[in-house]
Amino acid sequence: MLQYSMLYPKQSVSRRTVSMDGMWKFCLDPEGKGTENGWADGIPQADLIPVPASFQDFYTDKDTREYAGDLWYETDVFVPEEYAGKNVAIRFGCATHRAEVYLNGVHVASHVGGFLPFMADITNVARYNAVNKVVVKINNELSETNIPCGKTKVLSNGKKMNSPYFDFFNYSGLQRPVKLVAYPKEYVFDLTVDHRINGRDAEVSYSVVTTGEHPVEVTVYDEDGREVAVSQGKEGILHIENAHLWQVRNAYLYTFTVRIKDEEEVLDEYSEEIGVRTVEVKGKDILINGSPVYLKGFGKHEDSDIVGRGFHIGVMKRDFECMKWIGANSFRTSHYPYSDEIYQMADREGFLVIDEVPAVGLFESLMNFMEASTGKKTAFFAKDTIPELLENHLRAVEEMITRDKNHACVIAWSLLNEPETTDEAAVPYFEKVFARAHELDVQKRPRTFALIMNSLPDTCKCYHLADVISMNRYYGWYLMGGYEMCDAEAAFRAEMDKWAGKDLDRPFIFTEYGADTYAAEHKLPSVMWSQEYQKEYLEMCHRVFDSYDFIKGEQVWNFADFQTTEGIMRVNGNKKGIFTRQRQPKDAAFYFKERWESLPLNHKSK
Ligand SMILES: O=C(O)[C@H]1O[C@@H](Oc2ccc([N+](=O)[O-])cc2)[C@H](O)[C@@H](O)[C@@H]1O
Repeated sequence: MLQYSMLYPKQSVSRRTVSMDGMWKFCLDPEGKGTENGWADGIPQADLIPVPASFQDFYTDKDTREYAGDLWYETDVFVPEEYAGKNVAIRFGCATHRAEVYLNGVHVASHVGGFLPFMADITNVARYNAVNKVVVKINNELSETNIPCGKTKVLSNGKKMNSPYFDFFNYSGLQRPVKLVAYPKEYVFDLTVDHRINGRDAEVSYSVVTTGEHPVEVTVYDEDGREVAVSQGKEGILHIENAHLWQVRNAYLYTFTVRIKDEEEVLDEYSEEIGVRTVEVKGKDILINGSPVYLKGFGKHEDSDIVGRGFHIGVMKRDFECMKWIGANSFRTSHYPYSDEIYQMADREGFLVIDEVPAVGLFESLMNFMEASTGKKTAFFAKDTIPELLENHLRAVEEMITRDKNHACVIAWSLLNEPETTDEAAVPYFEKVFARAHELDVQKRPRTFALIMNSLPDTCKCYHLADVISMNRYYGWYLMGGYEMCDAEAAFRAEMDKWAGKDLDRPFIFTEYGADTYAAEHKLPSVMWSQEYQKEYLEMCHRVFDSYDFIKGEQVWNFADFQTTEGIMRVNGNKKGIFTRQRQPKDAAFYFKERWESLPLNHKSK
């Protein structure tokens, strides 16, 4: 079990949260000498920088933007007198990729992994009714022992440089909201729910973890605030009569309130909005509440102008409005778990989410992963970095599932993106990761991973572990693009015929397919990079998808153009967006709107 509660910070009769977002002091530490120079007590020569945000895109010099190493943040936080006697902590939405946290110079937390929240307990270190100094040391270097994978080079001028085994820019820093939280000594540490539909009724089995022995009561309220179920005890079943189920793009959220009680006194109260629904894979279908669904949507990124990977509430809203307009019903959180608030919104809007752990770049590749399509083998899973990588990977799986397990929107776990699967050494690694996810999730959601181009029916050693087979395919873009598209289609069909021949009795979805285009580029007849070519490419892919009954979803790469590492494979960013980085439609957006609005939810199932 994790050392800290992963429940999203909420206010209640017994809990307080205060936003610490704003301008923080900030400085780089290229010599890596901050710790020995006593920066834990306070950082020198600091600039001011917004939190939450990636630090990179504010500055106009390249050394800062490309910086690899330690970076330091500092702020003051006032801890009120009324918090004395409670538990007090600072909750970081994330710190990319690893962090050490100090309060008044005292070390209070360490965390590895850049895309999941953690708490620094400051109860015994905080000065009450006083201002406290918070210092965070972050390191953003990539390695093969942590996810996402890459390496850190040293240039001839002595400067370090990140070299990712993936294309998205290595944005980093305090990229998500930071909160001061206070909650009782005896508190609700965790809540887990699992749903069963019984005719018109629902049975929700729950379990609550608290830090004490007082009795627990769980009450369910409907959207009008009416009490519809109540149960006593840390474990039990809540019976909801005539349950209003959470449906795709038609959400309904009950409020589950957990109270720890001492007679009539409430010691702690925690509420969460939860949709009641089931998810399972049966034969070749993905079923929500027992009915088959066809996924229409995107692979996304947390990425926008100025704030980089920083959480921005306005960008989130715009993204959901664009996804609704175009007729999408799903997305994958490629290539890392997103900010908590995005899952809350997906719950509210009825979107289906494939939740992905940051296990990307598990394939050694140079030059912006150019070798990915060549069939080159790097024996990645035979390296001596693997034990430590696996440990970090498993912990990220645990943090992700613990954080996201109650979200109705989350219908599957994606446990890796485009790993090297052609080597037997991958198999035991995969087995451990897949087993862990199964053990942690009481809802037993389907598990998947995204298969890279060279993970083929006769070369991939790991697909048998996936409950849903997720394919990233670029026939007609990375392979046989342009006038060769007819051969690309034939090759694509030949691969799909081989999968069909395996008779796996499992759903397949496309988690990536796409072609780069510039929003203003038109050409008749088409050429690669023009809007016309993007559309022809997409039409070809859809012809293929529509020919196979076991293909149960299409998530195009990518929702929007996004920033990448520079290189000859990218023209200042990945331009496969259906929307621009500013979230305006390219021509293909109108094509998708037409297609997706006409495909029924149970497309290809009865
Ligand atoms: O390239 C893309 O646009 C996207 O594709 C995927 O990576 C690939 C890299 C090389 C090849 N290939 O050479 O065939 C195929 C795929 C990644 O999952 C994704 O993060 C990236 O943005």
